[in-house]
Amino acid sequence: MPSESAKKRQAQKKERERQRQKQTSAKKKQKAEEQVNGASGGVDGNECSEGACAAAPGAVTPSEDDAKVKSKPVDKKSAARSCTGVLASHPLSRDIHINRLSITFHGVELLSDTGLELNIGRRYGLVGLNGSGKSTLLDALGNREVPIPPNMDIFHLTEEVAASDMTPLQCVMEVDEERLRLETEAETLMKLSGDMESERLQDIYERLDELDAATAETKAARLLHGLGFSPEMQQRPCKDFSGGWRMRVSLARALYVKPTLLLLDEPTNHLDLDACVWLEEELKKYKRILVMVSHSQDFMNGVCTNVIHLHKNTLVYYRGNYDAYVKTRSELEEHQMKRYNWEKDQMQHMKDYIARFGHGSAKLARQAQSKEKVLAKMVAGGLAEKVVSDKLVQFSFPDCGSVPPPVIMVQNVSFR
Ligand SMILES: Nc1ncnc2c1ncn2[C@@H]1O[C@H](COP(=O)(O)OP(=O)(O)OP(=O)(O)O)[C@@H](O)[C@H]1O
Repeated sequence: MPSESAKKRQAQKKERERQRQKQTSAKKKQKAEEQVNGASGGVDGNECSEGACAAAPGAVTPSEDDAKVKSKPVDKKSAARSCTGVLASHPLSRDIHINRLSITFHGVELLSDTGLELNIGRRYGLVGLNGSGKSTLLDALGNREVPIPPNMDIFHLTEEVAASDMTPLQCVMEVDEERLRLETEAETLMKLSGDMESERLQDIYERLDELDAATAETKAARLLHGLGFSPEMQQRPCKDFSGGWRMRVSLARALYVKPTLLLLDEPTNHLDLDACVWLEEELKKYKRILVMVSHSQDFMNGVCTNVIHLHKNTLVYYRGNYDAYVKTRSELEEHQMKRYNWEKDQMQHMKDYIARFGHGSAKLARQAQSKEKVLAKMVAGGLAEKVVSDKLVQFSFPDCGSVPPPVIMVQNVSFR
């Protein structure tokens, strides 16, 4: 039996949901009226750059989402990609499980009939050889080219915010869009499941509380400060900043939005050491799903709870951070190599025996036949593959000698 306080809490939640639904309908009505009157300007030049917006698509009802996908211009990269897979997790779950995932890019198969498993609360480091397809996988996820439920919100950090007149603070605080999206999603979930207690609904309510306008500015300013923006810089127009700094604004937006699935490709690329340290601490606390590619092993060690290794067109999962992955992988490979050598010796031994005694006396021939059966069984049961070390490329740079000063001289140069 639920306690009195639990009943009270539930009643409060229901009331809150009713209020929200009312507000959402009112907002939608207003928006529709504005569109009829031609008052809605749509996306102007001051909005976030296209990549980031497209990568954080509104997680709305399936039909609205479909419409968005259809109206989204197909970029060259996604046109060159082909993805197939089957959603195995429940559409309302906060985990993503996709079976038989295959991705082809420019006719080359990067993933072949593999499984993608992303669970809520985990922070995955995606590793693999250069060119194995890590960025392509993130792009495919960010573009929803794989069957991710439409109610799952995704932010894929792809581009810096536009060089507009908006300040970094304003860019980060564009929260109304998210609030409206979450309210619509809550409404959809209620219609689909009718379960007020569903995990996703609770998550949405928490997020809506977090988006409280009274504290929005403080939160946005905290994120920007962590990424190196002084209070004065936070008030300057974005067009005054270089691409690298505008990328930091994009990163702050991603952290502000806190999507269910956050995709980051080399997030430390534009950061100095202080900002890297701050970001590591921030991502360590990320409670939803993070999938990140990073060349920095230290950073991955600090942030990741799991590692996904893109290896031979499949995704292999490891628990723990980067160091744990290296250790476990090396132990597994050592074991695999031992098994490979043992099987190779056994098979050679049996083959020799069969060749030598297969046509001998009846007794020896019978033994040879029995060895043949064992051999066939071993092959049918699957043999251990030989471990092949990752391809390493080594560069050597010849000594160029010393260059007499001045190496470089810059005079009367300004930077905007
Ligand atoms: N424009 C293109 N035309 C043909 N093949 C391409 C093109 N762009 C990328 N590729 C190939 O697609 C594959 C996957 O590239 P992707 O960038 O996803 O790999 P990655 O694992 O992220 O690599 P890195 O670690 O170097 O960033 C690579 O083998 C690459 O050579």
